[in-house]
Amino acid sequence: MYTIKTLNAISPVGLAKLPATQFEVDNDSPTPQGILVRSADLHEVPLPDSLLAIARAGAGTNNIPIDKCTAAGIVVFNTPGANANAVAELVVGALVAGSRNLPDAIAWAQNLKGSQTLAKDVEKGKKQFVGPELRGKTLGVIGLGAIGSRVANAAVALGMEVLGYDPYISIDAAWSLSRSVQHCVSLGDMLPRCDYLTVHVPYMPSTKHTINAQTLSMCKDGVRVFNFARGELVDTTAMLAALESGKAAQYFCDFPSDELLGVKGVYCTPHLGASTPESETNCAVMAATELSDYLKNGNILHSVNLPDVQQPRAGGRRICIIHKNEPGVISAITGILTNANLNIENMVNKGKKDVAYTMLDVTGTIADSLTEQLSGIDAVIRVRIL
Ligand SMILES: NC(=O)c1ccc[n+]([C@@H]2O[C@H](COP(=O)([O-])OP(=O)(O)OC[C@H]3O[C@@H](n4cnc5c(N)ncnc54)[C@H](O)[C@@H]3O)[C@@H](O)[C@H]2O)c1
Ligand SMILES: O=C(O)CC[C@@H](O)C(=O)O
Repeated sequence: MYTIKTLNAISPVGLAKLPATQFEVDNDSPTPQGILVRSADLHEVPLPDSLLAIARAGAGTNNIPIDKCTAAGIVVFNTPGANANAVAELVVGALVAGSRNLPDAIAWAQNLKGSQTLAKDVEKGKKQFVGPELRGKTLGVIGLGAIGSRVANAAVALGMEVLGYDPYISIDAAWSLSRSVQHCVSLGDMLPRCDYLTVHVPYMPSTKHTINAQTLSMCKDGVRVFNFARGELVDTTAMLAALESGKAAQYFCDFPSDELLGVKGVYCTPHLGASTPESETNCAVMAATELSDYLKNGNILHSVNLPDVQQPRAGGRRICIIHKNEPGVISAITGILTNANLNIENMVNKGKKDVAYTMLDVTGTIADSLTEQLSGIDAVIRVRIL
């Protein structure tokens, strides 16, 4: 029986992937083997020795201390693409809403309640909300992954000229991108041409303040900026100065902060990007499936800190070893298994940066001391025998 703790609301459709015969969902457990999380910040949360895996029902993993997890042999999963459609639709909605001044127009119309001259007020007042059509305008998309590529393709379909910047684009994303999206090799190549700019990169030290005073100064006057990725990707101080000077006309952001709220031209939504029933279900199902397959079978799919390794069970017992990615570990492992008179039916080893994963299906009698012997190899971080 595996104990799973959920932080944040996880869709019941996902939790149903963890049957009660094998999994117990106990949010008060001090010793869970698995955690299912959305946006809760785990950086300051103690990680118990019992913890084997954390599955993030979502894309961004900046709320999880990845290096600390790797050092402790905790596999961190995410759910790539599972909420991309939800975010992309919201960005398209925001492009239209921003351009046509919908938030201000709606708020203004609400205030007409009770007016005896409502129809006249509407016709007289509407001119203050005139805003441009998207068709024929230029959109810059920074980050062409699951979300950015969908936004770019949708904008092409709306008749926009679309510029894309992503030096690390995956082959899948590149294949899925409309041929009309123009490739920019630098932000300098893109920013001076954009009427609208949207950012879809993960937040990490290298992407902090991707939009800053310098990048904003390269933009067209009156640029409209959209950030449905992470608040930290935009330097708020620089953004507010750009709005004040007229360099930027609008800032749509899914990450409200005290400095942003109430400022003219700023429109904050409450981290709503992935908040659709479809996306919440997709993410929860994917996260629970990843967690279940790792806990039960040692298979790893969609991990952000360990290599993806999957094998059908080949009979006998399965030994799963997380270890440092350095020479001599495999021979040390196989040496111990040979001395233990175990036959290796199947074996796979993959490395990812400094860490590696070795999974072996063995037949023969496993002594109680085997875990301890394997754990005694200097480079070994965690051993599980399933
Ligand atoms: N608002 C929300 O609710 C919500 C929901 C989902 C995701 N997000 C955020 O959106 C981000 C992107 O999600 P995704 O599913 O598209 O992820 P993804 O991994 O599919 O795409 C990210 C893309 O960014 C690119 N990239 C990385 N560094 C870059 C850089 N310096 N310059 C340009 N491109 C760079 C990558 O090559 C990749 O193509 C997530 O990391 C998360 O922070 C927010
Ligand atoms: O769980 C959510 O609602 C938001 C998830 C989103 O920020 C993500 O990075 O996938």
